[in-house]
Amino acid sequence: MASISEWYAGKNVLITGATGFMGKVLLEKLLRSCPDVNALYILVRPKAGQSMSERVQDMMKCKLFDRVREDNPDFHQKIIPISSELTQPGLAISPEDVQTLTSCINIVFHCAATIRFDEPLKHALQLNVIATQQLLSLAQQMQHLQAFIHISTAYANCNRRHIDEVIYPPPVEPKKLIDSLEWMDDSIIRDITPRLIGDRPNTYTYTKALAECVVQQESSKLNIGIIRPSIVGASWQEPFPGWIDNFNGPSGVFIAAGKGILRTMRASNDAVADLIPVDVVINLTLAAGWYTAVHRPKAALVYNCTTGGINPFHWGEIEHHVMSSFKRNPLEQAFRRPNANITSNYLINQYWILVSHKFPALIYDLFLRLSGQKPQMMRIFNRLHKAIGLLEYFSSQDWEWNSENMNMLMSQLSADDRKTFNFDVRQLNWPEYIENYCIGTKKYVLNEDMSDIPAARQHLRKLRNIRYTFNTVLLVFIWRVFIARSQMARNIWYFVVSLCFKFLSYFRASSTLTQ
Ligand SMILES: CCCCCCCCCCCCCCCCCCCC(=O)SCCNC(=O)CCNC(=O)[C@H](O)C(C)(C)COP(=O)(O)OP(=O)(O)OC[C@H]1O[C@@H](n2cnc3c(N)ncnc32)[C@H](O)[C@@H]1OP(=O)(O)O
Ligand SMILES: NC(=O)C1=CN([C@@H]2O[C@H](COP(=O)(O)OP(=O)(O)OC[C@H]3O[C@@H](n4cnc5c(N)ncnc54)[C@H](OP(=O)(O)O)[C@@H]3O)[C@@H](O)[C@H]2O)C=CC1
Repeated sequence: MASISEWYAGKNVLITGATGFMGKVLLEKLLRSCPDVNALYILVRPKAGQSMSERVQDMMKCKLFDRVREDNPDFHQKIIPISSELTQPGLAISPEDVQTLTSCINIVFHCAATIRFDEPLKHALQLNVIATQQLLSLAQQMQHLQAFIHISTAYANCNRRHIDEVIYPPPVEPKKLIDSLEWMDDSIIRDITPRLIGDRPNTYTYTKALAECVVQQESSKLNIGIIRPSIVGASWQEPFPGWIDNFNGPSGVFIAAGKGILRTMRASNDAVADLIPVDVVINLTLAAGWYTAVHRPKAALVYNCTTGGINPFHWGEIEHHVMSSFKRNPLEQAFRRPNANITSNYLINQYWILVSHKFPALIYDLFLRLSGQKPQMMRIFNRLHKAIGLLEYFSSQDWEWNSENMNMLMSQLSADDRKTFNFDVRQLNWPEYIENYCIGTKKYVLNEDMSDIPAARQHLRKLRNIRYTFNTVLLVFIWRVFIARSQMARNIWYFVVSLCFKFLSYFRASSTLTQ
């Protein structure tokens, strides 16, 4: 049987969401490990004042593509951008482009989605469900289509504790919801959203569950595979360790902790942190594409792409490794020395928010005001609290995913394919991965130079000295205001000091006796 890269040779691939985090890694891996692929058609929209072509040009300059560029400087010739806005009727693809796609595409990877947790329901439905439906209709017109791979999320069914590799009944029939939301105005939709999403935490997981149902409805007409990654993190090995380009999920938390801004967060120390490296997800996705096309399973196969059941690691361990990594490789211009703790206790967390977030923010803003600058720290903390508030649902509990199809797929791969498209997370060394992840956030998200680390360390030493000075001043102030002015406070103070002396002399005496 042909190897995976031999199967992709000569194929025309369609990718949605290719400008996103996972789409880019998919594009890169296809170009690097399947160099004989014929063409990669990518659906792209103009954005932020940039045309479609400008965006694609920019993307190809990204460091992620360095290895591909080395192997084949003309790799861009294989990438064919197609203008498309997924929220528009017909995905806003021109009739000529529809003609091209329907006549040549062999495999579709549908990665595009809105992954925001606070997305208004109508928009999340439009992009995650209706666009998926429209893409499936387009796929049905493709004359040479061999597989359709849909990227879902392991949390689509996070209202369950144990999640099998099956498509669960949807919370509501997608068509009924689409029809009802069409005539409702935004304020009514906002009011009924909590009732609709029920025991799911946000519109993202809700609409991703509906999308799976929409995909299943087409599964008798197409060869379909559904990939359900858990929390996708920086790359493990490919194209190089630690590649990451966004603040989503844990990355923003790591950065905020590394900058010394985030000091406390609600998370359970013992809960499994189901992170999965992006290159693992992409290797599995490409292998699933090959398997779906070659073996044509009767029903859509779902692949839970998770680590918890195979090589578990916990939030408490993540906290420890993130903190020690940022102490070794500090971020530039940290607000305070990195020292974040997680707790599952609501009240303890609120106490630390007050003492370690709001109080320093107030003082810093006061300092900014006094020096004629605009206060900003309180605003930053308010945004941070909103963001981590949305993540706490996922860091405070754990889930069990069955990953039999991932194991089955691995068993179908040749020894060479298992190396080239490695998704065996048993080999993942977590401390090393977390170290590379933290360095990756520094280098690729914050664009900081590793050669500035000595200066960053010096800055942390300066912060430590400021803290010692501040604590001393605070102590003297408390002494002056409370102790020196009130007889009762003085008495209590002398009582505490004499008690300490008594204890000290007792221990000194008992240690002399035992010698
Ligand atoms: C204590 C330290 C030790 C650590 C141990 C404990 C760690 C616990 C971590 C727990 C993580 C759990 C993660 C679970 C996620 C599982 C969910 C399932 C996985 C998926 O299927 S999808 C991927 C997950 N999706 C997300 O993460 C999206 C979440 N983000 C949002 O919904 C919105 O961005 C948010 C947070 C509501 C903010 O919206 P808004 O205020 O409108 O801001 P923007 O998004 O427009 O961003 C503006 C600007 O800020 C940057 N940004 C965004 N988030 C952060 C951040 N957290 N920190 C810093 N900066 C951030 C963003 O890039 C924008 O920058 P620009 O330069 O582009 O303007
Ligand atoms: N990141 C994670 O932790 C996880 C992600 N997933 C799933 O993986 C997939 C990819 O996620 P990820 O790469 O992280 O997400 P990103 O937000 O990085 O990328 C989303 C992609 O979708 C495109 N897109 C969004 N809206 C539109 C639109 N209206 N028209 C055209 N394109 C649009 C974006 O294009 P543009 O650049 O123009 O905005 C971008 O290319 C998603 O399906 C997500 O649900 C699953 C589990 C975890």
